[in-house]
Amino acid sequence: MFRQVTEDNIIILVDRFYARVRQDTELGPVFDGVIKGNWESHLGKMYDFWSSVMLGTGRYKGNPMVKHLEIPGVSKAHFTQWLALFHMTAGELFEETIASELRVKSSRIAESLQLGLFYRPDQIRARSIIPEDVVSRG
Ligand code: HEM
Repeated sequence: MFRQVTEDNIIILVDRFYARVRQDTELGPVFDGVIKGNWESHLGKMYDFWSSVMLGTGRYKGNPMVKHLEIPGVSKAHFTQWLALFHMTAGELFEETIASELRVKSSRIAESLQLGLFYRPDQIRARSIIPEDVVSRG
């Protein structure tokens, strides 16, 4: 059980998490479809990403929103499953304070990615979450 976040521990977390993703019947094919043979390069980016998020190293340079917009067939259910596996892996490896920080941060990032990917103002109106008299239907 790790009591601190280090570059080495991030590598162990990312490796264990993506081993699960690759075996997952829903997530695996989506990732393999995009990443094909380039898992090493993907894992390298993810070490940088989590190093930036957890240690503030700023080593990750990229645009996750754009990358995820380009993934064919990615759904909300994929994000739910992604988070379940990530939270489980974080809980196995890190003491509770750090595991909880990882859960909170990954959930926030997932939320903002999903807003960018799936937010449809017309569907919200159709489901009447916003009262009719507040929104003029065009
Ligand atoms: C909180 C949830 C997630 C986080 C934090 C996350 C983070 C990232 C990051 C940082 C990258 C690297 C982007 C780059 O190349 O600069 C990436 C790539 C990728 N992610 Fe995610 N991701 C999440 C959820 C998902 C889900 C649910 C899927 C699909 C089921 C997914 C599939 C992919 C794929 C296929 C790539 C490679 C994109 C490419 O190389 O073109 N991700 N992700």
